[in-house]
Parts: sequence; C-alpha cells; structure tokens
Amino acid sequence: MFQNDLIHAMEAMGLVLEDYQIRQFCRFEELLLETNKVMNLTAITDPGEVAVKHMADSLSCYDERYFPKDASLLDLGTGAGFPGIPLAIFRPDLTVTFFDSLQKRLNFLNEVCRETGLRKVAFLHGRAEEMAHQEAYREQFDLVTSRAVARLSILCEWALPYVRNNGLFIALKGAQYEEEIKEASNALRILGGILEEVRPVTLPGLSDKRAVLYIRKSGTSPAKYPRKPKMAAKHPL
Ligand SMILES: C[S@@+](CC[C@H](N)C(=O)[O-])C[C@H]1O[C@@H](n2cnc3c(N)ncnc32)[C@H](O)[C@@H]1O
Repeated sequence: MFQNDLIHAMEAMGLVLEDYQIRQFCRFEELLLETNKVMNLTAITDPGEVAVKHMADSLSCYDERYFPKDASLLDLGTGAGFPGIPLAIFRPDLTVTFFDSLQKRLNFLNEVCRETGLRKVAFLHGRAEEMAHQEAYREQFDLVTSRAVARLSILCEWALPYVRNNGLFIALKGAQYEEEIKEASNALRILGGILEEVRPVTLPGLSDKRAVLYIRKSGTSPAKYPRKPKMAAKHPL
C-alpha cells in the first residue's frame, strides 16, 4: 500500500525512483510508524497519507536546477526528517545535515540513516537562533530547507544566516504563503534574501493550497541576527 502510493505520487510529480530508493523509503516509513508508537513523530499514520503528505510533499521542493551536485544542505527543524530524509534518499550525492532542538528526534534520524544506508549525513542539535553564531555553521550551506517550523518572517531570521552567499533557502509553506510573503518583506531585505520563485504545489489527490518558496541569499547577514531565542517571534522584523 505504502509502496504503490509512493510510486504513484512520485510519478505524478514527474519523479522516478530507483528500486534501491523505493526500499529506502519503505524502511523509513516502517521505522517512522513503529517509532511513532513510543515517540511523538507524526500525526499522520495512514501509510497512503504518509506517502503523499510526508514523502511526496518533501520532494515537492525538488528541482534539479536548484540542487547542485554534491551540495551541502541543512534541514532546519527537521523533526521526523522532512524534507531532509526524502531529499537525501532521492539525491544521495547531497550532504544533508539534520538540525533540530530535540535530541531524541535526531537519535531517531540517526537510526533511520543507519538502517537505510544513508551515509552523507550529519546531525546538529541546538536552537536555530544560537547555532548560527558559530563559525562552523554560519553561511556554510549551499541549501537550507525548512517545513512546518515557523512563519516566514521568523524563518528568514533563523535560516538565512546559515546560507552561503548565492545559496538558497527553500521554504515549504502551507495555505497562508501569500500573506507570509508580504509579512516577511522586511526580514528578507535585512537578512539578504531575494525571493526568486514562488512555486504553487498541488499534491496528488489533494486540493489544499501550498507552495515552495526559493529564496536566494545575496551577500551576508548582519552579525546580530538571529537574535536571542523568542525575540524573532515576539518582535518579527
Ligand atoms: C512541527 S515540527 C516539523 C518537523 C518537520 N520539518 C516536518 O515538516 O514534519 C517542527 C520541528 O522544528 C523544531 N524546532 C522548532 N523550533 C526550533 C528552533 N528554534 N531551532 C531548532 N529546531 C526547532 C522542533 O523541535 C520540531 O522538531
């Protein structure tokens, strides 16, 4: 059921999976639903829905043009690994860093990577507002992705400092994306982000509104950003 739904959903999006990638997705789905019984990972537990709303949705941001070969990618607020794990499976040349403030979710992802044989991976535990001030992470990534973590005005402050000059911040957004874009114009300007493309997304069999935003980093983000935890939410730029 999961496997068929996965293949159909990917085909509908114009993506073809190799057999080994299908096996990796299936193992990920098994681990996700198994571990979800003892750890809060996802509210979606129907295998068909996992195929579309997690796996296919994660790859809705994929476009060969925006994912250079061997690029480094940071998945900010990765949670149970979305969109990071599907992207790592689909493009094994990428080096994917899974970033979350909850260590137990990273432990789960470590197991997923071991079990699926994903090797070009790293795990970063901490808050987005804090780790960006460490030289090892600041403006170091070609790509930063984020899904379901915060409103865009906040996310720009959290994510853009990790993106290298000319790299991309890719935000997977829900129904309110147009409003969020308007609200984030100041944050984009201050942090050095240029909205390059807004791509509306329709997932197979679903009608809800969503979009992927491709935000190009131009220059460097001022050193004082991101501000201390809770500041971006309390006083969005
Ligand atoms: C709603 S979940 C979304 C997870 C996943 N991206 C998805 O789409 O299913 C949000 C995740 O972001 C993490 N998170 C929230 N605020 C964060 C912060 N300031 N720094 C790092 N991670 C954060 C949470 O721990 C949680 O795992």
